[in-house]
Amino acid sequence: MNTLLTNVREQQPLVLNIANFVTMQHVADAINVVGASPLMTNEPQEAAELVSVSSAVVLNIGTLSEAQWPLFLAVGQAANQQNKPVILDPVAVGMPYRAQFVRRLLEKVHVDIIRGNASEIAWFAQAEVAGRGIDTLDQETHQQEAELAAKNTGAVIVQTGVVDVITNGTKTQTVHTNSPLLTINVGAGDMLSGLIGAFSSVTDDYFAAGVAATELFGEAGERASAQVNQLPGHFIGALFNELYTMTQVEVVTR
Ligand SMILES: Nc1ncnc2c1ncn2[C@@H]1O[C@H](COP(=O)(O)OP(=O)(O)O)[C@@H](O)[C@H]1O
Ligand SMILES: Cc1ncsc1CCOP(=O)(O)O
Ligand SMILES: [Mg+2]
Repeated sequence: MNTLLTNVREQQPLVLNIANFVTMQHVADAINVVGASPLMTNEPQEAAELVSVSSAVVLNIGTLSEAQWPLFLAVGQAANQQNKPVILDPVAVGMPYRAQFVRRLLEKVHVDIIRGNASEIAWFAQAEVAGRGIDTLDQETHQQEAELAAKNTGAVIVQTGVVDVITNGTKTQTVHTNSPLLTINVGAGDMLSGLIGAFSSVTDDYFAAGVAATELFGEAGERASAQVNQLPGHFIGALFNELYTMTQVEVVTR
Protein backbone atom coordinates (compact mmCIF):
# COMPACT_ATOMS: atom_id res chain seq x y z
CA MET A 1 0.00 0.00 0.00
CA ASN A 2 1.27 3.48 -0.84
CA THR A 3 1.95 4.94 2.63
CA LEU A 4 1.04 8.52 1.74
CA LEU A 5 -2.21 7.26 0.24
CA THR A 6 -2.90 5.39 3.47
CA ASN A 7 -2.23 8.59 5.42
CA VAL A 8 -4.61 10.57 3.19
CA ARG A 9 -7.38 8.03 3.72
CA GLU A 10 -6.76 7.89 7.48
CA GLN A 11 -6.33 11.65 8.07
CA GLN A 12 -8.88 12.83 5.45
CA PRO A 13 -7.19 16.26 5.16
CA LEU A 14 -9.24 19.28 4.10
CA VAL A 15 -7.89 20.78 0.88
CA LEU A 16 -8.90 24.41 0.22
CA ASN A 17 -9.19 25.26 -3.48
CA ILE A 18 -9.38 28.50 -5.40
CA ALA A 19 -10.71 26.56 -8.35
CA ASN A 20 -11.57 27.44 -11.92
CA PHE A 21 -15.27 27.30 -12.76
CA VAL A 22 -14.73 24.91 -15.67
CA THR A 23 -13.55 21.88 -13.69
CA MET A 24 -14.25 22.60 -10.04
CA GLN A 25 -16.77 19.77 -9.64
CA HIS A 26 -14.30 17.23 -10.99
CA VAL A 27 -11.55 18.61 -8.76
CA ALA A 28 -13.81 18.37 -5.70
CA ASP A 29 -14.83 14.83 -6.62
CA ALA A 30 -11.24 13.68 -7.24
CA ILE A 31 -10.10 15.00 -3.84
CA ASN A 32 -13.13 13.41 -2.18
CA VAL A 33 -12.95 9.94 -3.75
CA VAL A 34 -9.26 9.59 -2.89
CA GLY A 35 -10.21 10.09 0.77
CA ALA A 36 -9.52 13.76 1.43
CA SER A 37 -12.06 16.57 1.80
CA PRO A 38 -12.41 19.47 -0.68
CA LEU A 39 -13.55 23.03 0.06
CA MET A 40 -13.90 25.79 -2.51
CA THR A 41 -14.33 29.49 -1.75
CA ASN A 42 -14.61 32.79 -3.60
CA GLU A 43 -14.61 35.15 -0.60
CA PRO A 44 -11.31 36.77 0.57
CA GLN A 45 -12.86 37.76 3.90
CA GLU A 46 -13.05 34.12 4.99
CA ALA A 47 -9.50 33.26 3.84
CA ALA A 48 -7.84 33.10 7.27
CA GLU A 49 -10.59 31.07 8.90
CA LEU A 50 -10.84 28.57 6.04
CA VAL A 51 -7.07 28.16 5.88
CA SER A 52 -7.09 27.49 9.64
CA VAL A 53 -9.22 24.36 9.09
CA SER A 54 -7.35 23.29 5.93
CA SER A 55 -4.22 21.18 5.53
CA ALA A 56 -3.26 22.52 2.10
CA VAL A 57 -4.27 25.22 -0.36
CA VAL A 58 -4.52 24.88 -4.15
CA LEU A 59 -4.52 28.05 -6.28
CA ASN A 60 -5.76 27.41 -9.83
CA ILE A 61 -5.67 30.38 -12.22
CA GLY A 62 -7.79 28.71 -14.90
CA THR A 63 -10.61 31.28 -14.86
CA LEU A 64 -8.91 34.03 -12.92
CA SER A 65 -10.04 37.67 -12.99
CA GLU A 66 -8.70 40.93 -11.61
CA ALA A 67 -11.61 40.86 -9.17
CA GLN A 68 -10.14 37.64 -7.77
CA TRP A 69 -6.74 39.18 -7.01
CA PRO A 70 -7.71 39.90 -3.37
CA LEU A 71 -8.89 36.30 -3.02
CA PHE A 72 -5.68 34.74 -4.36
CA LEU A 73 -3.61 37.12 -2.23
CA ALA A 74 -5.59 36.59 0.99
CA VAL A 75 -5.71 32.79 0.72
CA GLY A 76 -2.06 32.49 -0.36
CA GLN A 77 -0.76 34.79 2.39
CA ALA A 78 -2.93 33.13 5.04
CA ALA A 79 -1.51 29.76 4.01
CA ASN A 80 2.04 31.13 4.30
CA GLN A 81 1.30 32.64 7.71
CA GLN A 82 -0.26 29.39 8.96
CA ASN A 83 2.45 27.16 7.40
CA LYS A 84 0.07 25.31 5.10
CA PRO A 85 1.48 24.06 1.74
CA VAL A 86 0.49 26.14 -1.29
CA ILE A 87 0.08 24.39 -4.67
CA LEU A 88 -0.15 26.55 -7.81
CA ASP A 89 -1.77 25.33 -11.02
CA PRO A 90 -0.71 27.98 -13.55
CA VAL A 91 -3.23 27.30 -16.31
CA ALA A 92 -2.13 28.95 -19.58
CA VAL A 93 0.39 31.14 -17.70
CA GLY A 94 2.10 31.96 -21.00
CA MET A 95 -0.71 34.35 -21.84
CA PRO A 96 0.26 37.95 -20.94
CA TYR A 97 -2.48 38.80 -18.44
CA ARG A 98 -1.99 35.52 -16.60
CA ALA A 99 1.79 35.93 -16.65
CA GLN A 100 1.68 39.32 -14.93
CA PHE A 101 -0.91 38.01 -12.45
CA VAL A 102 1.34 35.12 -11.45
CA ARG A 103 4.40 37.39 -11.37
CA ARG A 104 2.56 39.66 -8.89
CA LEU A 105 1.35 36.68 -6.90
CA LEU A 106 4.82 35.15 -6.56
CA GLU A 107 6.09 38.48 -5.17
CA LYS A 108 3.58 38.19 -2.30
CA VAL A 109 2.99 34.48 -1.79
CA HIS A 110 5.45 31.62 -1.30
CA VAL A 111 4.40 28.65 -3.41
CA ASP A 112 5.57 25.16 -2.36
CA ILE A 113 4.58 23.11 -5.42
CA ILE A 114 3.78 24.11 -9.01
CA ARG A 115 1.91 21.56 -11.16
CA GLY A 116 1.57 22.30 -14.84
CA ASN A 117 2.05 20.96 -18.34
CA ALA A 118 5.38 21.47 -20.09
CA SER A 119 4.50 24.76 -21.75
CA GLU A 120 3.22 26.19 -18.45
CA ILE A 121 6.28 25.01 -16.52
CA ALA A 122 8.61 26.39 -19.22
CA TRP A 123 7.33 29.88 -18.37
CA PHE A 124 8.93 29.59 -14.91
CA ALA A 125 12.22 28.72 -16.62
CA GLN A 126 12.00 31.71 -18.98
CA ALA A 127 11.86 29.10 -21.75
CA GLU A 128 9.44 28.35 -24.55
CA VAL A 129 7.61 25.06 -25.03
CA ALA A 130 4.87 25.19 -27.65
CA GLY A 131 1.43 25.45 -26.16
CA ARG A 132 -2.03 26.67 -27.06
CA GLY A 133 -4.47 27.78 -24.40
CA ILE A 134 -4.61 25.12 -21.71
CA ASP A 135 -2.60 22.54 -23.66
CA THR A 136 0.99 21.72 -24.49
CA LEU A 137 1.62 21.11 -28.20
CA ASP A 138 5.00 19.55 -27.60
CA GLN A 139 5.08 15.90 -26.54
CA GLU A 140 8.75 15.83 -25.63
CA THR A 141 9.92 15.57 -22.00
CA HIS A 142 11.36 18.90 -20.88
CA GLN A 143 13.32 17.87 -17.78
CA GLN A 144 15.84 20.73 -17.97
CA GLU A 145 13.09 23.34 -18.05
CA ALA A 146 11.42 21.69 -15.07
CA GLU A 147 14.68 21.68 -13.09
CA LEU A 148 15.36 25.33 -13.94
CA ALA A 149 11.78 26.25 -13.00
CA ALA A 150 12.36 24.62 -9.60
CA LYS A 151 15.59 26.56 -9.08
CA ASN A 152 13.96 29.83 -10.16
CA THR A 153 10.92 29.48 -7.92
CA GLY A 154 12.17 27.41 -4.99
CA ALA A 155 9.10 25.23 -5.50
CA VAL A 156 8.81 21.52 -6.21
CA ILE A 157 7.81 21.23 -9.87
CA VAL A 158 5.40 18.59 -11.14
CA GLN A 159 5.56 18.82 -14.93
CA THR A 160 3.02 16.56 -16.52
CA GLY A 161 3.21 15.08 -20.02
CA VAL A 162 3.83 11.77 -21.77
CA VAL A 163 6.43 11.37 -19.04
CA ASP A 164 5.79 13.24 -15.80
CA VAL A 165 8.78 15.01 -14.27
CA ILE A 166 8.95 15.80 -10.56
CA THR A 167 11.93 17.87 -9.43
CA ASN A 168 13.16 20.21 -6.68
CA GLY A 169 15.97 21.40 -8.91
CA THR A 170 18.56 18.97 -7.60
CA LYS A 171 16.62 15.71 -7.32
CA THR A 172 14.43 14.57 -10.22
CA GLN A 173 12.17 11.59 -10.77
CA THR A 174 10.14 10.67 -13.84
CA VAL A 175 6.86 8.80 -13.75
CA HIS A 176 6.06 6.63 -16.76
CA THR A 177 2.38 5.92 -17.30
CA ASN A 178 0.37 5.99 -20.48
CA SER A 179 -3.24 7.10 -20.37
CA PRO A 180 -3.93 9.32 -23.39
CA LEU A 181 -7.52 9.80 -22.25
CA LEU A 182 -6.16 11.93 -19.40
CA THR A 183 -4.87 14.43 -21.94
CA ILE A 184 -8.23 14.81 -23.63
CA ASN A 185 -10.11 14.95 -20.34
CA VAL A 186 -10.46 18.64 -19.58
CA GLY A 187 -9.57 19.02 -15.94
CA ALA A 188 -7.14 16.12 -15.62
CA GLY A 189 -4.30 18.44 -14.67
CA ASP A 190 -6.57 20.38 -12.30
CA MET A 191 -7.56 17.12 -10.60
CA LEU A 192 -3.92 16.10 -10.20
CA SER A 193 -3.14 19.49 -8.63
CA GLY A 194 -5.96 18.84 -6.15
CA LEU A 195 -4.57 15.39 -5.34
CA ILE A 196 -1.13 16.92 -4.79
CA GLY A 197 -2.85 19.17 -2.24
CA ALA A 198 -4.19 16.08 -0.48
CA PHE A 199 -0.80 14.31 -0.49
CA SER A 200 1.17 17.39 0.61
CA SER A 201 -1.22 17.58 3.58
CA VAL A 202 0.16 14.38 5.07
CA THR A 203 3.92 14.91 4.65
CA ASP A 204 6.46 17.72 4.84
CA ASP A 205 8.29 16.10 1.92
CA TYR A 206 6.56 17.88 -0.99
CA PHE A 207 8.80 16.11 -3.49
CA ALA A 208 7.51 12.74 -2.24
CA ALA A 209 3.95 14.10 -2.23
CA GLY A 210 4.30 15.14 -5.87
CA VAL A 211 5.69 11.76 -6.91
CA ALA A 212 3.06 9.74 -5.01
CA ALA A 213 0.09 11.76 -6.29
CA THR A 214 1.40 11.65 -9.87
CA GLU A 215 1.98 7.90 -9.72
CA LEU A 216 -1.51 7.26 -8.31
CA PHE A 217 -3.24 9.52 -10.83
CA GLY A 218 -1.28 8.16 -13.79
CA GLU A 219 -2.00 4.55 -12.88
CA ALA A 220 -5.66 5.29 -12.18
CA GLY A 221 -5.81 6.87 -15.64
CA GLU A 222 -4.26 3.78 -17.24
CA ARG A 223 -6.66 1.41 -15.50
CA ALA A 224 -9.69 3.59 -16.29
CA SER A 225 -8.66 3.95 -19.94
CA ALA A 226 -8.53 0.17 -20.31
CA GLN A 227 -11.97 -0.20 -18.70
CA VAL A 228 -13.65 2.17 -21.15
CA ASN A 229 -11.83 0.85 -24.23
CA GLN A 230 -9.98 4.16 -24.65
CA LEU A 231 -13.25 6.03 -25.18
CA PRO A 232 -13.72 9.34 -23.30
CA GLY A 233 -17.46 9.23 -22.68
CA HIS A 234 -17.39 7.21 -19.44
CA PHE A 235 -13.76 7.83 -18.55
CA ILE A 236 -14.31 10.18 -15.63
CA GLY A 237 -16.53 7.67 -13.82
CA ALA A 238 -13.98 4.89 -14.29
CA LEU A 239 -11.22 7.25 -13.12
CA PHE A 240 -13.09 8.11 -9.92
CA ASN A 241 -13.75 4.44 -9.25
CA GLU A 242 -10.03 3.72 -9.53
CA LEU A 243 -9.05 6.65 -7.30
CA TYR A 244 -11.62 5.42 -4.78
CA THR A 245 -10.53 1.79 -4.71
CA MET A 246 -6.84 1.64 -5.59
CA THR A 247 -4.47 0.48 -2.88
CA GLN A 248 -1.45 -0.63 -4.91
CA VAL A 249 0.50 1.61 -7.28
CA GLU A 250 2.85 -0.23 -9.65
CA VAL A 251 4.00 2.45 -12.07
CA VAL A 252 7.56 2.81 -13.37
CA THR A 253 9.31 5.67 -11.64
CA ARG A 254 13.00 6.38 -12.35
N1 LIG B 1 0.70 12.89 -24.08
C1 LIG B 1 0.27 12.28 -22.96
N2 LIG B 1 0.06 10.93 -22.94
C2 LIG B 1 -0.40 10.33 -21.81
N3 LIG B 1 -0.69 10.98 -20.66
C3 LIG B 1 -0.49 12.31 -20.65
C4 LIG B 1 -0.01 13.03 -21.76
N4 LIG B 1 0.07 14.34 -21.44
C5 LIG B 1 -0.35 14.43 -20.17
N5 LIG B 1 -0.69 13.22 -19.69
C6 LIG B 1 -1.22 12.93 -18.36
O1 LIG B 1 -2.42 13.70 -18.24
C7 LIG B 1 -2.57 14.25 -16.94
C8 LIG B 1 -2.79 15.75 -17.08
O2 LIG B 1 -1.60 16.30 -17.53
P1 LIG B 1 -1.58 17.53 -18.58
O3 LIG B 1 -2.52 17.27 -19.68
O4 LIG B 1 -0.13 17.75 -18.88
O5 LIG B 1 -2.08 18.73 -17.66
P2 LIG B 1 -3.07 19.93 -18.08
O6 LIG B 1 -4.40 19.25 -18.13
O7 LIG B 1 -2.94 20.91 -16.96
O8 LIG B 1 -2.59 20.44 -19.41
C9 LIG B 1 -1.30 13.85 -16.18
O9 LIG B 1 -1.61 12.76 -15.32
C10 LIG B 1 -0.32 13.39 -17.24
O10 LIG B 1 0.50 12.33 -16.79
C1 LIG C 1 -10.78 24.86 -20.42
C2 LIG C 1 -10.36 25.72 -19.29
N1 LIG C 1 -10.39 27.07 -19.37
C3 LIG C 1 -9.98 27.73 -18.27
S1 LIG C 1 -9.57 26.61 -17.06
C4 LIG C 1 -9.92 25.24 -18.05
C5 LIG C 1 -9.74 23.84 -17.58
C6 LIG C 1 -8.29 23.46 -17.63
O1 LIG C 1 -8.15 22.15 -17.17
P1 LIG C 1 -6.76 21.35 -17.30
O2 LIG C 1 -5.65 22.35 -17.24
O3 LIG C 1 -6.76 20.42 -16.14
O4 LIG C 1 -6.82 20.67 -18.63
MG1 LIG D 1 -3.93 22.56 -16.74
